[in-house]
Formats: sequence, structure tokens, C-alpha cells
Amino acid sequence: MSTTLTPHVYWAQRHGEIYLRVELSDAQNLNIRVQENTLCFKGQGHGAKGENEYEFSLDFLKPVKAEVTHRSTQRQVNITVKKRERGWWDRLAAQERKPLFLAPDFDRWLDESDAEMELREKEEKLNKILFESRIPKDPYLGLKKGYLFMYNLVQFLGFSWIFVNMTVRLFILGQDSFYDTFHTIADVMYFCQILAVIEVVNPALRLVRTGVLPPLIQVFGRNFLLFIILGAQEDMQNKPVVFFIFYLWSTIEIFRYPFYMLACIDTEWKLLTWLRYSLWIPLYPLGVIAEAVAVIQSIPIFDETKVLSLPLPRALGTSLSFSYILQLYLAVMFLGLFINFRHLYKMRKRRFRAKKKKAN
Ligand SMILES: CCCCCCCCCCCCC/C=C/C(=O)SCCNC(=O)CCNC(=O)[C@H](O)C(C)(C)COP(=O)(O)OP(=O)(O)OC[C@H]1O[C@@H](n2cnc3c(N)ncnc32)[C@H](O)[C@@H]1OP(=O)(O)O
Repeated sequence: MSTTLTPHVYWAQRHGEIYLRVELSDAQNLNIRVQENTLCFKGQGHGAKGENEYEFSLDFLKPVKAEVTHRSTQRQVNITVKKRERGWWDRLAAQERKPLFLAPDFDRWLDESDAEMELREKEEKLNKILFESRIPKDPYLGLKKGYLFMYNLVQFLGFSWIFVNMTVRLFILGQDSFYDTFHTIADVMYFCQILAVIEVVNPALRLVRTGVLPPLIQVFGRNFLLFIILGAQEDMQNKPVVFFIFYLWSTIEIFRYPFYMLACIDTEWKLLTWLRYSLWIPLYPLGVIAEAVAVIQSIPIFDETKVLSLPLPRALGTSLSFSYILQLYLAVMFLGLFINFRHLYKMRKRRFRAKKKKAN
């Protein structure tokens, strides 16, 4: 014979809702409704007293809306009732003595202040979504990222080839590898450095968030050395300094370009970020010193060969040696180093400050 029993009911509240969890598994024939501010529950299932019909009614402390939503799972029946007015109730039932079958649902239980915090977080999330949906989306964003990714990938492959090739040759040939770096590496370096002109174009077209001057100094400085000082003077090409210049350039780039590639797919590897924003501290001054050595070594060669010297009117002499330009360039180089060093220092500070903020 089946008897009518009361199930265990657990409750929790938010400012707008009441949550009830009825401990009844495999519930069937459910009849759940709110009538005159009383929740009436009836259903069959497996509860504290085995398979039976269970029922209860509950007078709410304050007015609730008539519509009830419920969802039955294999283990329980979840009921949500909406409060007519938002607010925090001191208790659930109208009667002062808590019904015996009712207990707090500690899995969902929140204090009033915690619930307010949860509400505020939800509102903030919603506001953020609303705000982001109001910012007009760039229809070419995918295309821009794809283009930047490909550019960085090509540069990464180019500089990796240079770095690996030079390292292997250094291990096999030792110091002998210093003397023919240019002849083995120059073609790929030419390719990468011509392509690097894009790095001046990108910020000018606002494809990346940085100024035009730092990449302009960088690309001009390297290409001046590569195409004019080394490219135009064969005597410069077998000097060991070429090895150090190319090795320093490629060392920074095999970390910089993968860092940008990851940025294009909104990913970050902490170690790579750290290397991108730290390696320049020793490498940049060393690179500029190596370049300065090359410029100084090339001055007598340009004087002697008269390559790139400017013809002058007869009254002023025969020609103006390119070495004067090189001496001027030496001074400008250190100004360029100062500008880019300051720029990279600022970028480093901005990056690590932003990370610290995120961590807090
Ligand atoms: C007017 C001409 C004057 C001529 C004067 C000539 C004087 C020449 C003297 C100088 C000679 C220099 C010779 C060079 C020597 C060496 O290279 S030695 C080896 C060591 N070198 C280095 O460490 C320098 C490496 N180079 C760089 O770091 C850059 O080229 C830089 C221009 C100096 C700085 O880069 P920048 O882009 O400004 O900073 P980042 O923080 O990296 O990027 C800013 C944001 O932009 C995004 N971004 C940039 N590029 C890309 C890209 N290709 N793809 C995708 N995204 C990119 C980047 O992600 C950053 O975005 P946020 O993260 O959102 O901030």
C-alpha cells in the first residue's frame, strides 16, 4: 500500500529568485504550482522512504510570481520560483517555525553580501558584453592577423635558417667560419632585410600598435650596413665582424618573430615574452658596437676605393669621399641606439606592468 510522504527539501535564495531542491530521484507525475503564494508539490519517485508518492506545500514569506520552473534529474527535482519584488528574505516560510522537511541548500547558499557581489559581477559581465558589442568590429581583422602571421612566419623561418646555419658552421669549422659568413648567409639576409621594410609600413598603416620611427631606425640602420657597407665593399665581406653582426641580429629575431606570431593568434608564452623583452638589453648595444666596428673598418676602404664618393665641382676638389658620410653616420648610430633603447625600455615596462596588473 502506498502512503503520502514529505520529501527532503533544500532551499537557497538570490535577490530575485528562490531555489528549491527536492530530494526525489526518478520523479514522475509531477504537479508543481504556486497558488495564493503557496507552493504545492506532488510527485512520485524514490525519496527518503523508498518508492512512494511525496508531497508538500510551502507558504512563502513574501509574494512570489505564479509561474514556476522545474527540472527533474535522475537524482532530484530543481524548482525556481521568482520573487515578486527583488530583495533579501529573512527566511523562506511564512510560519516562524521552520518546517521540518526544509533545510538550507549549502551547495547554492549565499549570504546577502555574497549574493550582491555575485549580482554585481554578473552586471559587470553584461556591461562588458554590451560595451564590446557597441565597438564596431573591424571587418578585416582576420585578414590583417593572417597577413601579419604569415609575414612573421616567413621572417622567423629566414632568421632561424641563418642562426642554425651559422651555429652549425661554427661547430664544424670553428673560427674559420668567421671569414665566409657573408658568402654563405648574405642572400637569405638580403631577403629578410628587404622584407623587413614591411615593418615600417605596418605601423604607418596602423596594422600594428607602435610608432614608425623605431622600426625605421632599425630597418634603415641594418640595411645601410648590409647593402652599402658590406654589399658595396667586397673587402668588408670576409671580415669576422660580419659573423658577429649577423649572429646578433638573428639571435634576437628567432625570439621576436614567434612572439609576434603568437600575438596574432591571441596567445602568449611567458618565457617567450620575457625573452623578447629582455634579450635586447645585452644584444642591442653589442649589435651597435659590432656595427660601429664594421663602419670604422670600412672608412679606409671607402677612402681608398672611392666607391660612392661624390664628385665635386673642380674649384672644391675632385670628390667627397663617402668616408665623411660614414663618420657622420657613426654619430647618428649612437643617437639611433639611444632612441630605440629608450623605446624598447618603455615597451618592456608597459608589457610587464600590464602583466603585473593582470596578476593582481
Ligand atoms: C630616419 C632614419 C634614421 C636613421 C638612423 C640610423 C641609425 C641606426 C642606428 C641603429 C642601428 C640598429 C641596428 C640594429 C642592431 C640590432 O638589431 S642588434 C640585435 C638586437 N636587436 C634588438 O634587440 C632589436 C630588435 N628589434 C626590435 O625590437 C624592433 O625592431 C623595434 C622597432 C626596435 C621595436 O619593436 P616595436 O614593434 O616598436 O615594439 P614591440 O613591443 O615589439 O611591438 C609593439 C606592438 O606592436 C605589435 N607588433 C609589432 N610588430 C608586429 C608584427 N610584425 N606582427 C604582429 N604584431 C606586431 C606587438 O605585438 C605589440 O603589440 P601589443 O602587444 O599589443 O603592444
